[in-house]
Amino acid sequence: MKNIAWEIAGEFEDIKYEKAEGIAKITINRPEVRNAFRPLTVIEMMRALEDAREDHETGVIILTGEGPDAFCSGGDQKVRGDAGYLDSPDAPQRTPGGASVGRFHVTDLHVQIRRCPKPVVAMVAGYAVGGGHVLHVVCDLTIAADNAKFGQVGPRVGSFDGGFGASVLTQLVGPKRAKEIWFLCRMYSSDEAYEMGLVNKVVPLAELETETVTWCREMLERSPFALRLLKASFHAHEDGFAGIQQLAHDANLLFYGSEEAREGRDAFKEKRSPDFSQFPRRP
Ligand SMILES: CC(C)(COP(=O)(O)OP(=O)(O)OC[C@H]1O[C@@H](n2cnc3c(N)ncnc32)[C@H](O)[C@@H]1OP(=O)(O)O)[C@@H](O)C(=O)NCCC(=O)NCCSC(=O)c1cc(O)c2ccccc2c1O
Repeated sequence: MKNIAWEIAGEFEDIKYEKAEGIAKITINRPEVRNAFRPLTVIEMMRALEDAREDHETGVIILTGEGPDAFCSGGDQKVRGDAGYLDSPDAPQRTPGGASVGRFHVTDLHVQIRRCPKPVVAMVAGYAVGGGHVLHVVCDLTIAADNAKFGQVGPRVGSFDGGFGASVLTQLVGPKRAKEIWFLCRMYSSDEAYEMGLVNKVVPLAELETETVTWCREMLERSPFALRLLKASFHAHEDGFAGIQQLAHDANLLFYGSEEAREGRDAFKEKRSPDFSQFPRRP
């Protein structure tokens, strides 16, 4: 298997952002706190994800954490305020966008991952706990190292995620298991996570990136628009009106390329009545 040569794709403080071969890799780079995210971390992840979405060369995105010990340990408890997360107690004005006023920046990141028309793959080594567990849950696929540990800790540390952290988790493992994960706050091994349908594949830690890149390369060989429509289709029901809207607008994107839609546009521009009689009324 050919090694991948990552190139730096942007300068950030809390994350590393790299690209190679049509794959973008976003790495939470705070191993000293088990890759917990603070507001700045999430803001940077959103910027990188937006770049990867807009980049025509990029077809798949990997989300991961630096080092072997953690994918992500969730919200940074050391900057947790009484109404969400702040930037840091000693530098409250630092992040543009008002992180001096606590809120849950990660809410928007979850939606962005779900909305992203390109597959997002979680590459998990070590702990994926709390909001870090929810992060891998909202990704489309998860490749786990054999040292990975999965779990929710909310009811142990005074938090809970009743958003995608509950609904999408339930879709993955079923309601009884999802409630067990949340109510008991146990940790699960990568093999247990695989058995539950939480992850797609478990590999030895040393093979984690190679395996993940293999999956990404395989997806890059597939039709990008088919992948886009599939992702939107999977989410259409789960995400309600917003999910249907995305799928419907993707249908419109295809319709715009048809002779029938072009006739409407051209007739308007040429100040004539459109002639739709030339198009079949499909049974
Ligand atoms: C992750 C652990 C199980 C790892 O245990 P381990 O024994 O390997 O390591 P240490 O415990 O010694 O940790 C090393 C070092 O890292 C610091 N650290 C670890 N996790 C965090 C964290 N989340 N925030 C801040 N710092 C962290 C730890 O303090 C050590 O540093 P020292 O300097 O003190 O030595 C274990 O660490 C663990 O259980 N961590 C806490 C996990 C946690 O509580 N996560 C937050 C849950 S709540 C959450 O994530 C959340 C976020 C949101 O934005 C939400 C938004 C909307 C709804 C819900 C949300 C939500 O629930």
